[in-house]
Amino acid sequence: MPSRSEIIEALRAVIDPELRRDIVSLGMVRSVEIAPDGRVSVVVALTTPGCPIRAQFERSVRQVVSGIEGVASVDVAFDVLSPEEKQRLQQQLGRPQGLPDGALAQVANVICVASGKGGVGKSTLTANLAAALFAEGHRAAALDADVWGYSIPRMLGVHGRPRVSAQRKIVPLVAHGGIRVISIEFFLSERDQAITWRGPMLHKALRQFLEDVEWGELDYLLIDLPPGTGDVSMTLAQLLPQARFLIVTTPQPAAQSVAKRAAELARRYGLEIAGVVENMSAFVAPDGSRHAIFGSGGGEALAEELAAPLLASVPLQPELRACADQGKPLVLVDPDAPASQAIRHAARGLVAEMPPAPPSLASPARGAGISGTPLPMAH
Ligand SMILES: Nc1ncnc2c1ncn2[C@@H]1O[C@H](COP(=O)(O)OP(=O)(O)OP(=O)(O)O)[C@@H](O)[C@H]1O
Repeated sequence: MPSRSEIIEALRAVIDPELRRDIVSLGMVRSVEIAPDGRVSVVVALTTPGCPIRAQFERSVRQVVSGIEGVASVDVAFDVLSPEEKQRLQQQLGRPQGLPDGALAQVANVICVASGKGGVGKSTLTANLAAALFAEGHRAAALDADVWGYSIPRMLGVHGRPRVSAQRKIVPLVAHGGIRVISIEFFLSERDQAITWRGPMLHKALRQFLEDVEWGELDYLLIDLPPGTGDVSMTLAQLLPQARFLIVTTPQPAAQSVAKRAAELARRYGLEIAGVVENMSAFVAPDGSRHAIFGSGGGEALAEELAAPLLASVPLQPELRACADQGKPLVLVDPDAPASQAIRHAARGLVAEMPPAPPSLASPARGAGISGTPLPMAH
């Protein structure tokens, strides 16, 4: 007959994908019972009753326990952590001020787009990636958290003031037929009013963007972080234990150490790096000649150092800027342009790594499919 300690030891291999720790050290194993004939029953306590990753837990528990000698069968049941247990868990994880349960329950994937310094094209990529994901049929949204340099509304061509729903939630504005957008710009009294928010006020605004916005069902929520590793990025990394970071860098090898800081911030909060995108790679002139204006190799070197995939190298292309200035992402205007192809490739890499919500959550607000040449799936 297997022993209880053997089973507990095996359960340490079951990792909560959101909290990124094993269920034993998280205190989520509520009980283990072993019958004389080798039948084992395990009860796992989850953070929320409707935990979308329940099936994954069940599979993993079954798998690790059934591998123990003497186990005849495995029963897995679920319970929910009590408010006190949850509070203890949040303290243990150093996240005393997390979002309330279910704040982003209908958002399958959160991607924070980060860079070590400004001007590397982080906002351009956020806007175009959201558009590429939407055009590929996914429900995508962009949250502009670059509070001092907000540019997502301009790049997606959407301005105005969001309305408040009957449930007293802020309704995102919609760009290009379905990309949901929230930006600090929508809440300012004048378009170019300088933002002087700091500390607690900023923290409150960011919480509100996540908690009080009716994001609805989403496959991808892309968050444009401010450059660097300041207050906003830290607050969001703390509030979003499920988020992954996408690091944007330029090709010059010297940019690598700066870009790495954004990755270090993610890792400090236990968040995974979804990948690296190199932007402003070699410009290809109309005569076909390549001009590596910002050098080359930086993206690859950073990806290697972070052990994360290089999702794309996006070339310098004047049309990418021109379209962004007109509020029309290049990926929608000209999906076959070299920069569009690279961004679409990055989008597909993200989809391969972070699948959209299962079709049972499907709603009509999906993109209609991109009309450009199909791209091969990223690895
Ligand atoms: N691959 C590219 N080719 C041509 N222009 C680009 C490319 N990527 C970005 N740009 C342009 O470079 C400028 C800076 O880009 P963007 O505003 O996206 O950078 P950022 O990293 O978000 O900057 P910050 O966060 O400091 O505001 C913009 O005018 C943008 O249109």
